[in-house]
Amino acid sequence: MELEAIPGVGAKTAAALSELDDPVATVESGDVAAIARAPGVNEARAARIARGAIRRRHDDAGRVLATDRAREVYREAIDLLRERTVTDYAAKRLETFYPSASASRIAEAQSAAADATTREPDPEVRDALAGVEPLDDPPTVRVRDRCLATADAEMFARAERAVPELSVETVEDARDISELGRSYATVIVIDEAFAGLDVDGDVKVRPDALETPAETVPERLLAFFATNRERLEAAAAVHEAAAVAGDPVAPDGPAADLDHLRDALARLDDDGTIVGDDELARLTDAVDDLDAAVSTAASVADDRLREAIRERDVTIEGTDFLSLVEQGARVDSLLDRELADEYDEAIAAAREHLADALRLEPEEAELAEPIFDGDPSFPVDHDEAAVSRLRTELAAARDRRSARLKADLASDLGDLREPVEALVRDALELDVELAISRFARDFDCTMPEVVDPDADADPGESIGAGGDGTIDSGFRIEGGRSPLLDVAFDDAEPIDYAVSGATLLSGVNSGGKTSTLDLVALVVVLAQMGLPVPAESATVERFEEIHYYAKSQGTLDAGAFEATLRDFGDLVEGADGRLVLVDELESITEPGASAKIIAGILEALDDQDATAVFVSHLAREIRDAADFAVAVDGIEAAGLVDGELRVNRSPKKGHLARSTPELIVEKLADDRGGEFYDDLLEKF
Ligand SMILES: Nc1ncnc2c1ncn2[C@@H]1O[C@H](COP(=O)(O)OP(=O)(O)OP(=O)(O)O)[C@@H](O)[C@H]1O
Repeated sequence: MELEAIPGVGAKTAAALSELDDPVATVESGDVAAIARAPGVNEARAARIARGAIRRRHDDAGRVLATDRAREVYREAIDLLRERTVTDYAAKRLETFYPSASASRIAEAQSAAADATTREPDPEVRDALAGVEPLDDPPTVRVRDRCLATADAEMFARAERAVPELSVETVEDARDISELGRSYATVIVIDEAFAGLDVDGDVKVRPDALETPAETVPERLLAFFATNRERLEAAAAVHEAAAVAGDPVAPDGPAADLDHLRDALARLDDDGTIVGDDELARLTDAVDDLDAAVSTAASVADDRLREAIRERDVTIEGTDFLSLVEQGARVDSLLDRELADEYDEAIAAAREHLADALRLEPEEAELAEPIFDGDPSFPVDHDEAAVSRLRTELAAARDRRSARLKADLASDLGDLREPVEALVRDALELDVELAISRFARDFDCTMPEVVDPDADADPGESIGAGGDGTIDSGFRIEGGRSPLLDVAFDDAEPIDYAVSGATLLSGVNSGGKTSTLDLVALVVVLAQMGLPVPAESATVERFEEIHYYAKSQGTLDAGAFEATLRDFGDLVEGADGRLVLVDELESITEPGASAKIIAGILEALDDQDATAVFVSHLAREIRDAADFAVAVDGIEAAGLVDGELRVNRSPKKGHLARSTPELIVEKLADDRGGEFYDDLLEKF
């Protein structure tokens, strides 16, 4: 597949994505974190790309959300889900759920969501999730003590790409290689042709070096794990907390052995160096402390000698004395002759101090001996060249040890490299699942049935309309409660509503007509996203498009009115498979004209087998203006109690609800009586 075949992926994004290991598979996997590892692709964009790939896989080019208000309802649904995530990743990843008209996409999302809702949200897991983030690729570490060498131009280019951490050097022959050996501690020759090469120094011929980066540049893996330490520890904690809560993240346990991971991380410092190895620490300290230890060792010897000299009576022969006086001769010869044993002891003490202070091994101590080995002197002298030789030796041992430990740890971590990707991905996906589960629990959701509009072959799949028989289009919601209401969810009254075909929804002021449209839109949008809906049960047609028009703010001028009318003209063209929700369209123009226009639109929609709910206060007028039997539902007030409307929020099928003014006139007629009110009431 061409990356550019994915909706929304242009040449530039395709180029960025092609930097991924397996671009097509990654994009198709829908793994937002993995896609976001492409340069310049953030998680929000990655979510859009993943959504594009999903659309392509399901051959789902349609746009279900056809109006601003429909898109707004989708955003509100996504926000309700996003509020229930812990990680940024999950918040973005939820955007891969979109209302689809594809049966296979809806089924796929429903199956994922159904699994998700079996998750038990657990506070410990929630806390642990706070530290989880997608794994990061650390910047390339430059390693300067090692190089790759090749005589082949093609290999050179490949090596530079595969191992950007190391310099790649061109060589022609063994002499060049040996030359390199002087500038680099280790030279790795990658040409087969040099097999059997014998040059001094740490020179290896490794034709497989580019394929075994863990050995060639263990620093890469170490830097990766060091950079991601906190994320990995957090992911491990999530897996553990979930297991303790009895709801493991993955059925077969964590993708990586957590003890193994922790043990490996404990051996790694934040800068990618090795910690916790006594021998490496000893060698590192020995190199660092060498100068200081030599100087204290010399003081130890000096103290000893000073003590010895102080306690000794020295008899000096006249000739010696004379030569001392005449030539300003040093006392070294005297020291040698008179205090030879004491001097030897002082030197031994110095050597012992040095070996102790630096914790030298016997062979290193032997190497240290020449440091205090010169002609007797006071104060005791040391040999700087011998110090330098010891330093070189200790530093080489330190580097060898560190390289070996790095290679060991890298090979250990190499086994964990892929599993930790899955470990973190599973933890992040758990956050997505938990958000869906919380949403479903917080709003008492059920998984809706989304039926094929052409499913009349299977009567079991048809949507029953309020007990008036069965239909095979529209929607049916039972016990629906909208989380979008301006009242607390606990106070939302459940609504039953089913519509097939084009219907007017009448009702008292503030009866809940707009809220009913919102509920219908939300349920249908969620259902087509493949998610559970806030209702006791719901069955919806798989709509091709959702057109939801919010109440217009006042009368439109001629131009805007014409534009709106044109919109509806387009809307009624091929409206089959559409859900049309319209709130008080009458406010766009004067009531008489509005009633005629709405009647005409309803008629066209009804002819097209669209599903439509038009909220209107002009239901009676529209019905009169229509050339067909318009269905009218009504949100009925049970009456006025203490000046407040008591409303039955579920629309009554086939019922023109009495308006608020009618109710008030009726109340006055009842309360006060009299001709005036009775006549008024007659007029309704
Ligand atoms: N199902 C419900 N449960 C609880 N409260 C509700 C419900 N539906 C509506 N309400 C409350 O009634 C108020 C009015 O609802 P809504 O705006 O939907 O009525 P309306 O019939 O569209 O009003 P109008 O005729 O003025 O346009 C809402 O703000 C909400 O507080």
